[in-house]
Amino acid sequence: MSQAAIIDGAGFAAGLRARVAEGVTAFRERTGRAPGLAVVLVGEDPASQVYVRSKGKATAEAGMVSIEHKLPADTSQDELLTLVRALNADPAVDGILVQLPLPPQIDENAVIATIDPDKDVDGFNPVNVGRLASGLHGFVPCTPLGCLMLLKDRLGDLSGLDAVVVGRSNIVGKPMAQLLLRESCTVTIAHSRTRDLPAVIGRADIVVAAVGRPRMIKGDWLKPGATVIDVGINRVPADEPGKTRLVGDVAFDEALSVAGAITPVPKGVGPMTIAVLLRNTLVSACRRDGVPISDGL
Ligand SMILES: Nc1nc(=O)c2c([nH]1)NC[C@@H]1CN(c3ccc(C(=O)N[C@@H](CCC(=O)O)C(=O)O)cc3)C=[N+]21
Repeated sequence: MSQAAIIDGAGFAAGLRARVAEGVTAFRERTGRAPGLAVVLVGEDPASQVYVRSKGKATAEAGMVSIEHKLPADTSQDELLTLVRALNADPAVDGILVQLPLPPQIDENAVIATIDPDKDVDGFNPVNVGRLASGLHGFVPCTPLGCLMLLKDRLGDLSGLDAVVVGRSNIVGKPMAQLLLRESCTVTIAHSRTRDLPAVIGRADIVVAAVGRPRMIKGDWLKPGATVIDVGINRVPADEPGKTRLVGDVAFDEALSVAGAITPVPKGVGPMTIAVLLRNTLVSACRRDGVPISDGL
């Protein structure tokens, strides 16, 4: 029986981070300053704290300045908007990331809309959403851009391939579909109301799974040889009582004997998200200071 190649997202991310670090060195020599990333965390959600800590560490390792703002869970929308406006105006800040989700008293859309589109390294501001849809330069959300990098590394030219994106979120599904369309794929967005999901997935050369349901996509739904990108990060009970582990949206063990290649969870898409965030921050700093952006980013 054939065995899928396992796509080394963590390894690719390490390479991208090394290229970003080189780009940061060149940027510092040219401008005398380091790119700055501001990360705003509201509240004490333990998972969010883990992500923010790993982002801060990765930012420093790339030679950039990490500016962390931790606000209490009862922060008002006005207070958060005031901070975002101050970061917009701060010349040392090239990228702004407000960790999502936000507490219920805060309107996420209002916060995202307030971030300067030219510092919006998450690519969530509607101006950047529109730029992506219109084929203009802007910031592309980190997770889908990371998925696209892995796909192009694996497959080269994606033109004409059938791609199915499972999930229609603003953060992953919709921008992923735009990126695949930009690469001239034939794109289908499937979601919870899709009829006969196995049949839709069975036509796809590329499957991007971003539904947030553990092991929902079964191995025998896949077209033999398909390339599978699993964006899901789901915590489930482990075999050992009382312990948990991370699994994706795809039944990985089943998919191994059908797919041509598949990303694992963990060490697949997740590390790419952080590496692309650093990449977007360097790109932002270069654009703001009129420094050319090097190849390989
Ligand atoms: N404004 C905003 N932008 C984000 O980009 C954003 C956010 N809010 N809120 C939370 C999510 C989540 N996220 C992850 C990044 C890296 C891993 C990652 O590296 N995961 C490791 C495993 C980590 C573990 O073991 O828990 C992996 O997949 O190998 C996961 C999740 C970014 N997010």
